[in-house]
Amino acid sequence: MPVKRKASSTVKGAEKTKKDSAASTPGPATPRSIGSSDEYESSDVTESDDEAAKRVKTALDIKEYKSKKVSTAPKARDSASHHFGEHDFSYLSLKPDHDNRPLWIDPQKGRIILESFSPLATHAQDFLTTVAEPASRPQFLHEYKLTPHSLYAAVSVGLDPKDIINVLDRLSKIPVPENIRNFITSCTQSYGKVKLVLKNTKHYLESSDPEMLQRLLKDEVIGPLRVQGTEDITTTSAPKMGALVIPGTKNAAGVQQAGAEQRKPQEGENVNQEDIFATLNEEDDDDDDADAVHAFEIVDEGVEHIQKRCLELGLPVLEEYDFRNDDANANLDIDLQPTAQIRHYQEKSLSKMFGNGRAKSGLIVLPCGAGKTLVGITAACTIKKGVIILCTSSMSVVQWRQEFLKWSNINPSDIAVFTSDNKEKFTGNTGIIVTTYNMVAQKGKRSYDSQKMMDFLQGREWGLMILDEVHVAPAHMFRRVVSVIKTHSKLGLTATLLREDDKISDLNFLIGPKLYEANWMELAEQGHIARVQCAEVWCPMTTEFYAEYLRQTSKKQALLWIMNPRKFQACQFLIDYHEKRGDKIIVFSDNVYALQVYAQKLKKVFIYGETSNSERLRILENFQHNENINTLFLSKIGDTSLDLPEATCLIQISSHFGSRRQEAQRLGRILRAKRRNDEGFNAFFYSLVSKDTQEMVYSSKRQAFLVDQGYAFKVITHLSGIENLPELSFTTPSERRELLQNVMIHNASEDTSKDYEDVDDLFHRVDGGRKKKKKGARRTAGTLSELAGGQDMAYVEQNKSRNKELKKKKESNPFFKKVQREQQKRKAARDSD
Ligand SMILES: Nc1ncnc2c1ncn2[C@@H]1O[C@H](COP(=O)(O)OP(=O)(O)OP(=O)(O)O)[C@@H](O)[C@H]1O
Repeated sequence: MPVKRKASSTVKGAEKTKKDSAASTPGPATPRSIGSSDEYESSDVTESDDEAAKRVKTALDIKEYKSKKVSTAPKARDSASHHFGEHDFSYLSLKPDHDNRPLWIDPQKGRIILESFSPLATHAQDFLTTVAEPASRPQFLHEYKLTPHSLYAAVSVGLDPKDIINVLDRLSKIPVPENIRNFITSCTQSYGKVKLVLKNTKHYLESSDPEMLQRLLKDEVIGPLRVQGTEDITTTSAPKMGALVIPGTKNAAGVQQAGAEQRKPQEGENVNQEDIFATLNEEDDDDDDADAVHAFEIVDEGVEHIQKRCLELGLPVLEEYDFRNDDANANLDIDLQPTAQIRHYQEKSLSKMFGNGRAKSGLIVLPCGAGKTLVGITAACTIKKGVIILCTSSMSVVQWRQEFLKWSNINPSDIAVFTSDNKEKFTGNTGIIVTTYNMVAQKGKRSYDSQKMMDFLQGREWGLMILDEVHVAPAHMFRRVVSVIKTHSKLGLTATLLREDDKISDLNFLIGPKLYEANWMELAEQGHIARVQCAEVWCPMTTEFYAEYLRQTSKKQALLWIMNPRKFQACQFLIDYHEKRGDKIIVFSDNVYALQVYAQKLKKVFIYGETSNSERLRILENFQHNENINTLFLSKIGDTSLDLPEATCLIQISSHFGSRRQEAQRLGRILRAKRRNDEGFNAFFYSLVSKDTQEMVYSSKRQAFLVDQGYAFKVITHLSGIENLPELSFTTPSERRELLQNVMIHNASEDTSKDYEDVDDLFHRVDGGRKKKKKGARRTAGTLSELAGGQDMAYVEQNKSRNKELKKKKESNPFFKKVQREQQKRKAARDSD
């Protein structure tokens, strides 16, 4: 069968492309990810001379650009130049009115620096987030990078290279360097030229350039995948832009294309600023009368092969869904509630998705708590076809369903969930299914019900697939999910487009380009998320702990820096200080042993993987409503999916090495703070770090992402007043020695294997809720007498767990009786749905 044979001949090339793109770093040095000369050389496909010449030219342009990186900088011009080395740009000639222009462009690396205090900054920022990758956005200067992927995304929302260069030129203090112009043109000339469109359940390759399609038809891989017996190329008129109104907004999508929105000049703005965007507006107007588009039909099974082949040819295919003309799939009766009003940044992100009246696949990046769920719901209400939503946990599945019921008028019977406990289908012709990545991606034998449900999911076409927390699931899982479910459009949602394994660029290939990324600081200023004060508290190691730290292998050192008595004291002091201020505090510890020791000694409640579901709920309810329970210790199961708007302060005592994503996710737990709009309100985020240990290195790595979002971490070297705290723990040498002994015993025991959990979130236990069998015997390496100061072992403090106390109290507390009654009522109402 031709499809199979061609597929095998192309896989090699495609994987190489993928690998290249994954390995690439932003900047002009990465154009290989989209089709470099190396790829062409390795390609085993024959091509016409024309094609070869064109592609080689593109590759040359990019190479030329790369080589110019060095040659553009002339020799140093003044006595200070040598300080800046290659970064001395004093030779660039400034435009006479450069003061009014907010951008600096680095001619070597494609970096763009924005003066965020310029009156034009807002517009410039809109434009830059569309064409470039935000790299760092602190208070005054923002840094962006022009990359092949960012330019790909720009084309996907309707900009062409001419637009991009013109606007850059108007905003830049220097004329746009020639090699940057070439780079933009080289990278974008073939993007967006070919689109993959599903119309009436048929796949088409579409282009406004008929010659391009003719060339593709001659390609040995793509040609045979055209549906036989259909017209070679059909011609229709292009869709009109801006005709679609997104629910919950007054604006037609497409009107607010990047940087193209018109507005009144603000006080203090230069009148010239008006025409800075004139070019884009003119271009957009032109687009309204766009020419005809040409298309040919391709076989369904050929879609992935064609996408791969086009990538190899340097023609990334944009995926678009003409949902308004899809008569083959039943319409879903869904709209936003009349009271729902989406926020400006949510609207902006959606206008990027629906820019030309069709649904484009891609990624939307919004900070934690900024309302990604509502963005997904609004997208579903715009498309009004069957929707499948993939979440990371079964609790998120429940939350998504509830949010749909809250924000839209969907009939409860039209939205079903598919989890290990629930295998429902919707009753009508079409509807919404909410499920998890695991449920869909799972390989191997399934239960009868689960297989039936999978057949149902695979046997129909979906209008939209929403991929929640898109950065979390491994790439192979996405690939599987995306390949087994037939969907017309894909929307990936995330707060942190970050992976420590650098696999993030796979998402560009598997889902689509980044359509929008919000600015955290801007959202905080506007009160959509809380303003947060971040601090790193340096805790000196005590002499005994440091001596032991230096003796241990790196594997065993971690527990020593976590259990450092000075860190414990800092934690105790901060809890006391913030509880008195009326804050609700979450203390995070990845290490479960430390979590329990800290919580028990401080008589606070805690939740970790082994805590039963009923106990978790009881503790969370207390934390929310009980004024005596103001501090909650959480293991990493609380990193994501935790919606506790009461929490206003976060203390981190142990974390996952240098994970930037975890740091950002944890910060996200307090960004939704209920009190965020109170005057002068600030949430607090403390990271406690043991001084002069490896933890300091990890800590600065962890902060990198948040620093790039504009958060400033203050370093606190001394907590003033800590010595006067009544009942401060570990003030005597014997107490500290005893703690050290316990830590050493634990470090030497087998129990350390359980210190770090394999649990994904607060409401999802990997063991399915079953208690693990306790091991019969516990072996320790060495005897007690071998440990210095063994005499202190006589005293072992047995703190009564606060969790148990709560359990007892709960039965008699009228508040919790009420909560319980309400829960029962809600459950009964849900069941009757
Ligand atoms: N337009 C809006 N109007 C009013 N409330 C909103 C709006 N958008 C979002 N919210 C509210 O903001 C809160 C956070 O939303 P949501 O849970 O979707 O955030 P998120 O971005 O998914 O966060 P996380 O990444 O932490 O899961 C919710 O309580 C939601 O109801």
